[in-house]
Amino acid sequence: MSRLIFIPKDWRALLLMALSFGALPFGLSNDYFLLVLNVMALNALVVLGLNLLIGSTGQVSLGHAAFYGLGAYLSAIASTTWQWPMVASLAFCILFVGLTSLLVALPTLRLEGHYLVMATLGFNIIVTILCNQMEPLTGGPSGFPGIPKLHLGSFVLSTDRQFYFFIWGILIAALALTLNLNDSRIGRALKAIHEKDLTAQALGIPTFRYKVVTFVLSAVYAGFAGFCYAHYVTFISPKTFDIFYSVQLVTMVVVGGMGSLWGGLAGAALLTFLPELLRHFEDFYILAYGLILMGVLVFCPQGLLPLLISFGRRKKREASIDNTSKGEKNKREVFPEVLSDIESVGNPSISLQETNSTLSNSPGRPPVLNLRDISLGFGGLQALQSVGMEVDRGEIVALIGPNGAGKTTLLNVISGLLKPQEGEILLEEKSILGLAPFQIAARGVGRTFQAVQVYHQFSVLENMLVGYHVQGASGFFSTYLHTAGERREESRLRENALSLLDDFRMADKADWPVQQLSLLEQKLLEMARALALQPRILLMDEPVGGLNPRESELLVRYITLLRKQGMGIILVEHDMNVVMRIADRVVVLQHGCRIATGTPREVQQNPQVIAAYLGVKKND
Ligand SMILES: Nc1ncnc2c1ncn2[C@@H]1O[C@H](COP(=O)(O)OP(=O)(O)OP(=O)(O)O)[C@@H](O)[C@H]1O
Repeated sequence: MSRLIFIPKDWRALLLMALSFGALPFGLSNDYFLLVLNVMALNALVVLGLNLLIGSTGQVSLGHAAFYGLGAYLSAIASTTWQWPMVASLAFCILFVGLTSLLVALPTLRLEGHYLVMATLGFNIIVTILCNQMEPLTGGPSGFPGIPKLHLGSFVLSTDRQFYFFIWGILIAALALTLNLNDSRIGRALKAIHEKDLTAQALGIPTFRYKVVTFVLSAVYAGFAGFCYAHYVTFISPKTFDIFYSVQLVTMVVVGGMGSLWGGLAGAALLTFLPELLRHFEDFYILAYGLILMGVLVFCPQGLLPLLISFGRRKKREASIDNTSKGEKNKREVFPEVLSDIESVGNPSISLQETNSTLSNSPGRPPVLNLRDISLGFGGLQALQSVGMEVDRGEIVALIGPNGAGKTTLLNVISGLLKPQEGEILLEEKSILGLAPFQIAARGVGRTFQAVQVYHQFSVLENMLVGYHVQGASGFFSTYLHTAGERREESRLRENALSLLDDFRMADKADWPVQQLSLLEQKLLEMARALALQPRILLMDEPVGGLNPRESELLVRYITLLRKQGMGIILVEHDMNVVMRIADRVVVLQHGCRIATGTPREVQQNPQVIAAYLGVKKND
């Protein structure tokens, strides 16, 4: 079923939901419950979009009530005052809400921290004030009455029951689309941005663009829900769309479970029904409501549904561990052949999924990377001063120097995470200076980090697939629809990722949570993930740090193998044995200046280096 266009992987749960909610009205004697269920579906629609924003990209908005209100007021004005047809009113409010959210997102999402929260909070207040003040247009505090019921031609959704089937149908369709998005290359990228924004950028993901699009999409969900609300209740007032509703929406996401679309729906259901259930507490209702919310937030901050799911999974895991014989306990030893006998690893092979000609180093070819006079200061501290270096194809250039010499800063400059004040960076003779990190990564600069940057929310394979993001082309629209092209692309990326994992002898661990990997395996995974970008050059920041000699021997084998295949590598490393053994050239930095360059032997004998860094007497 999930192979069909539009049908998500969770289609069984969706079908169950459709059948249950389809049958529900037939068992209800009281139309009041239908009203509550309709409000619940409207809330759930807004929460679905908001969860995409908060749960996936980690951006919190306290302005979604304003988008809901905008949708309601714009359609009310267009269809009542201006007498526009229903479809034109809908198109108008979607366009207006989309553009307004873009104007809110563009300046604020560039800033780090809580600017989006502040900006959306301010936006919500402005919209509420405007709705109150623009009385001739909005009806002011007394509200806007006489909005027509939803209709298409002569068919009018006049009863609660009719609206119920309409809104729940819309909600289930929206859920299917959003599940498709969530379970795709784009969905993975959004979650990757949330967990580690800079790593996502270094893996070629256009984080800013994705955050903006997600914000606009989530605002459109709210605007559409507002449109439906206005034509359902036929009377709206500014009170409904004030800041408290925004807070309530965020609470629904948090209580249900950030990032879990099903959890968000559960949160919307709970917080819509809770006030109804607590009504007989009368004056103590708010107190009981607050206590329940606080309890959920304190005792299960990950949200109710994820808590239940992880509880279920833990029980399942415990059962399967019990079933596993004790003799097999140590079966998941890391690279057992490495730990028992490094020689038995043999010669690992990596298929770079790239033609040899692009990486081969024919004589006379320009260096793959050329840094010229790079200077960068942090306030009063000059971290890099006129540093220049070149890296050829099939060459390992080690970048060494004492702590604080500027090595990581230089890698950050190359990958675009820091902008130098002076200098030029050429990748295969083309300047990459000033490009965003994701553009530099997509042009072929791979990167591993000093502290391993794997995604803890993802499995091993999913981590690889984040690396393969740049190899895909499907956008928001095709992933929403789960088109045939998108499915083909996803299975191609999966195949490639598995094959690369196999080169690193981790294909059998593809489904493992990444936390279960050893440090060596995590480092290999990070390296494999960087190779998924099909890089021209690989920047490695202290790859063997924290590994024991046998583990670092294996990692070194992979590094030298990449050199053999023609890749240029910059290796920042404190382990001098590794540097002296595998580097073709060494560049030495001290206080941000290049103090020496040459072969390992030359550098070892350089008195300036000995004095500045190695601290040992010249002995050969
Ligand atoms: N974002 C930053 N803001 C201010 N100062 C910084 C920043 N990043 C690095 N520095 C400073 O720049 C200098 C170079 O730091 P860098 O991390 O590049 O050194 P390194 O050679 O990689 O050191 P190590 O071997 O310890 O990792 C240090 O003095 C560091 O404190």
